[in-house]
Amino acid sequence: MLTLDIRQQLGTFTLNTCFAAPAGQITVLFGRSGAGKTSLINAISGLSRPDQGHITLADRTLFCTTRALCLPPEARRIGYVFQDARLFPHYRVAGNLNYGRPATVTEATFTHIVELLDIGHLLDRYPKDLSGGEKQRVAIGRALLSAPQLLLMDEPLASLDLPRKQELLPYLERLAKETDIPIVYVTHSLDEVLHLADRIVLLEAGDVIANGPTAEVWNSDAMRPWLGEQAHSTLLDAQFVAHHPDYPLSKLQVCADQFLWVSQVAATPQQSIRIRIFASDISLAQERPVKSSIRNILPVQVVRIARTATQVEVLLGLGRCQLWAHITPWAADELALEVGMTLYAQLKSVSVTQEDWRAQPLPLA
Ligand SMILES: Nc1ncnc2c1ncn2[C@@H]1O[C@H](COP(=O)(O)OP(=O)(O)OP(=O)(O)O)[C@@H](O)[C@H]1O
Repeated sequence: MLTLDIRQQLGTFTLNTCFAAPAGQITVLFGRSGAGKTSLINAISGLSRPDQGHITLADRTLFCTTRALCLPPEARRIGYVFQDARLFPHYRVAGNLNYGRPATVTEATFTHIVELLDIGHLLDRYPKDLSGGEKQRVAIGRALLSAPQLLLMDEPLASLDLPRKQELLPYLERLAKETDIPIVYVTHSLDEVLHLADRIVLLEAGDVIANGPTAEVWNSDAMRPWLGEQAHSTLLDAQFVAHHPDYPLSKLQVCADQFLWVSQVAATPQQSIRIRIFASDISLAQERPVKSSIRNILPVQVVRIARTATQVEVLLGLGRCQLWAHITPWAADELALEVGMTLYAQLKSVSVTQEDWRAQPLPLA
């Protein structure tokens, strides 16, 4: 676990952040340009020194003003992956991977990491003969083989084109499932947040304005400016229940006691799955529709109503969860929409964004 509570003045900018990043999870630092993400990474890594506070990693204090303690970067046991892979051009891939690898990292761990990142066939090549995505996989391998207690990833996909990004995402997903150290990941991409984040720390002008499990932060008002009208959606954590015996559909349990049918997913019973429901994919009815083509019809309560120039945004209570729906002002008037009323929500489609299960942690030393 990484825990920090720091304050740092940088010119007129004040960084004032407090959060924890648990082991075995990806904590995404998200925020506009200038929100303080790089300043925060610099403070964690020891490249800059906060004015006040503490930073603790596992059972080690990295920084503490009351104890006048500030470990230098090289003593912090942090692995880094940056936008550009920063490989040593004169070393082959194997040489790059072994650079900074302590003697405690066994051959079995080396082989495991090489397999995890699928770079075994690249070991004899020089960096100039690798694609952008391959270089990043080697950079991630090198960071992991330094036996870090924390992995800091600063926009690791930002310099790649879309196909290379898509190529690398599954490796990062696998990495998150198989390591047992905290991963702090800086990105501007909502897509990366959806696929990779276990937790989001949302920064604005140096302050943490939201911090928690991905679905909780994603569904909060603080995230709303990033989603706009098109991407406005609700994330729900669901459990796989069963496949339909006759049709290619899977049944998921959400919000404690509700069930949803989605296109068939590869999952095992009780496996956790993150699903995304777009606000524009929900329609509302006063009575339970009969003989509808739509498979998911759920009883909901109206919690909040917000009218914009073009649509009505309705926050719905569903068991222990909440869902956003967008309908037209005309439909809202016809339904005589009021807070507290019970309606039926029809979900036209549900997308699965992340299989959130965890395999055995990867031994790092
Ligand atoms: N040493 C410094 N002196 C003065 N101001 C600084 C210093 N370092 C950072 N800042 C300011 O702090 C603010 C936060 O910068 P930072 O680079 O941390 O933001 P960011 O969220 O990483 O942005 P981006 O997404 O564009 O990389 C900016 O306004 C920047 O100009």
